[in-house]
Amino acid sequence: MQSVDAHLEQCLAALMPPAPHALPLLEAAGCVLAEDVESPLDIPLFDNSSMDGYAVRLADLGTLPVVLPVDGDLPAGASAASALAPGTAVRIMTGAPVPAGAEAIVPVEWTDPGVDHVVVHRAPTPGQYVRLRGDDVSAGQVVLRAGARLTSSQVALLASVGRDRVRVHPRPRVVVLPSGDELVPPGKPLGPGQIHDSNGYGLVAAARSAGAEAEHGGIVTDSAPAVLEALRSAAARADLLITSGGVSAGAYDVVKEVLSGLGTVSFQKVGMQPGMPQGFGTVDGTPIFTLPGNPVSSLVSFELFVRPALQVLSGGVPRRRVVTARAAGAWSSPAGKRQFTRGVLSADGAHGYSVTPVGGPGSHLLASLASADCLAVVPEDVTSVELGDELECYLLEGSDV
Ligand SMILES: Nc1nc2c(c(=O)[nH]1)N[C@H]1C(S)=C(S)[C@@H](COP(=O)(O)OP(=O)(O)OC[C@H]3O[C@@H](n4cnc5c(N)ncnc54)[C@H](O)[C@@H]3O)O[C@H]1N2
Ligand code: MOO
Repeated sequence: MQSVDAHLEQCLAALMPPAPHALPLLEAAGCVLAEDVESPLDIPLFDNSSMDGYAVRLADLGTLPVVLPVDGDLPAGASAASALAPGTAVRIMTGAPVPAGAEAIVPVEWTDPGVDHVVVHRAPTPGQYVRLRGDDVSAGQVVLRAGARLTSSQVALLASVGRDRVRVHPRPRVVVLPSGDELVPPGKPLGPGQIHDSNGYGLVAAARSAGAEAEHGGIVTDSAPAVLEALRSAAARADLLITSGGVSAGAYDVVKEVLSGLGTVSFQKVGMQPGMPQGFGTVDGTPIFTLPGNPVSSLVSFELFVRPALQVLSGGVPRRRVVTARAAGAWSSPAGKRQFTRGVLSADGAHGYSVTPVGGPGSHLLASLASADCLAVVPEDVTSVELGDELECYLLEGSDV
C-alpha cells in the first residue's frame, strides 16, 4: 500500500503547467502571474488632496480666524495649471491636483465654507491632507512578482499602473468523466437500481472552485470501447482528466481495465480512508486522475490530490489551508491508514478550535460531507482519537475559519 504523501508527490512531479499567455486584466483575476510587473508611473502621479477643502499657503493663516478670497475651484480630474497666488485659497476636492505653492489643505469642516471668500478657523500643519506623488508606488518599481495568484486588490493595483493585459498561466482545462451504467443525470427519472450522478457534478464544481475551466464530459457507460473513446476525445481538449468509479476490484471496473491496457496509468491502493483505490497517469499525454466512485471518496480524493495538482497546473505551488483543532468527540480509525474525518470546526476560546466529527466513516454518506467544513487528519499510527486530542484539519471550500 502506498502512503498518501508518496502518491501526492508522484502525481505532482509528473505535472507541467501549460505555457503562459497574455490575458485581459479581468480574465486574469485568480490566475498566477507569469511576469514581474513594473509600474511605469508614480502612484499617486501628482500631489493631490486627501480632503474636500481649501488649498492654502501657511503664511496666509496668521491669526485665526482668517478670511481669504477663493480663487476658483479644483475638482478631481482638473489640472492645476496655475500656482496658488499668495493671500488666496483655492477650493479643492479630494483627489484633485494640489496647485504649486499650496502647502496644505484646510478641510471644509474647519471653514465657514465660503465660495467667494472663505473663513478659516483652524490651520493645518505643513503638508497636511496632501498625498504626495509616488507615496504608494515609484515609477520603475516592481509592484507584483511572477508567481502571485492575482487577488482582487492585485488586479486593482495592475489597473492603477495602467496594465490592461498581463501574462499569466492559463486556467487548466479539466474534463470530468463519471463512469457507471447505474448513473443518470440529475433531472432525469431513475429506473430500478439507478442513482443520480453526483460525482460528476461535485467534481466539476470542485475543479471550478480551484480555478480550473471545468466541464462535465458526460456519463461514460461500462463498456470498454465507450470508455476509451470518451477518454481519448476528452484528452484532446483538456489539460487534466478526472474520472470517477470503475477502479476497484469489481467485474465491471472498466476504467481500470481500459487504462491498464494503455499502460500509461498506474493503479494502487493508497493508505487512506476514504479513497483507497487511486490511479494516476496519462492518456495521449494528458494527465489523468482516476478517482474512486464512492461519493465521499471521490471528493476527498479531489481535495487531497487533484486540488494540489490544479494549483501546480495553474502555475502555482500546492498550498493547503490548515488549522489545528481539539477533538470534540472520540472515534476510531483504521490501523495503517490516514483517516480523513469529516468535521465541523468551532471556535474554542481557550484552545483555538475544536472539531466535531459528522456522519461516521461510510464513503456513501455525502450529506455529512456536505455539512462538514474540514477534514480532520488522523495519522496512520492512531487507531483511536480521544476527546481533546489535537488534530490537523484541512479546511474545505466554503469554510469560514
Ligand atoms: N472487493 C472489493 N470491493 C471494493 C473495494 C475493494 O478493495 N475490494 N474497495 C472499496 C472502496 S474502498 C471503494 S472507494 C470503492 C471504489 O469503487 P470504484 O471506484 O470501482 O467505484 P464503483 O464501483 O464504480 O462505485 C462505487 C460506488 O459509488 C457509486 N458511484 C459511482 N459513481 C458515482 C457517481 N458518479 N455519482 C454517485 N455515485 C457514484 C456507485 O454506484 C457505487 O455505489 O470500491 C469498494 N469496493
Ligand atoms: O476507500 Mo473507499 O474510498 O473507503 O470507500
